[in-house]
Amino acid sequence: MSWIDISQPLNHQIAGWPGDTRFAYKVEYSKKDTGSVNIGKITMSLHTGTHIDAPYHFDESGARVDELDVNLYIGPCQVIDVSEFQEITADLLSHFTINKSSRLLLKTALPNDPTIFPDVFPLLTIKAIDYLKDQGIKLLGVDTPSVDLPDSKQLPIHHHLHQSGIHILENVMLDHVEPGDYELSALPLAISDADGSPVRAVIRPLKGDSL
Ligand SMILES: N[C@@H](CC(=O)c1ccccc1NC=O)C(=O)O
Ligand SMILES: [Zn+2]
Ligand SMILES: [Zn+2]
Repeated sequence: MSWIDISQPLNHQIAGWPGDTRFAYKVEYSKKDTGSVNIGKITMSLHTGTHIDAPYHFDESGARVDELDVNLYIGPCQVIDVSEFQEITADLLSHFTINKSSRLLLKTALPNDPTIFPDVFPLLTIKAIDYLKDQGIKLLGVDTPSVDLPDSKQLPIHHHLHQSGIHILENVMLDHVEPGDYELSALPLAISDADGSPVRAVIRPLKGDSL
């Protein structure tokens, strides 16, 4: 089975956090200048597009990107469709059979348009996080720019996920994905000390007996 890209393309149209560093790419040294090669340069906030948060993003003493276990970001995952709901509660999640893959991607009601930064989007409740922890989830992926609302300063959902041992992947694109069991690869770059990293997130369907 082929891999399916669930990443937002990084280009000048991509929406960023209001006030944060926008994505830009340019050829800094052209083949004409160097006589041999084009050499590009990017500028961006690490929280642009499909990316992971290191705990240091919201916790001064939290782990940095290079301290995260790469095994978290590669392996079986499950996609569930919670797009009927504006709030993702434990009760709602309990109606799905969550498998033992420890990675969960939530397909929410937010349409996946990388050029729009939404004002509001569905959020998990604190009890829903406790439920996911009990289900053995270690990585949670969402198709929203954040797991907390954009104007939140306390970031209660980021913190509660972290306290529950659940790592965060944001801005995946799931509109073209059917719910089910997949293999995921969404590796952060090896950026020393960083608070987050863009990832190229891809999934491919797993056969029924591969979990
Ligand atoms: N928590 C968000 C990022 C975030 O909150 C943010 C990113 C850039 C500029 C400001 C931000 N939050 C501000 O209060 C995220 O995880 O991507
Ligand atoms: Zn982030
Ligand atoms: Zn975040």
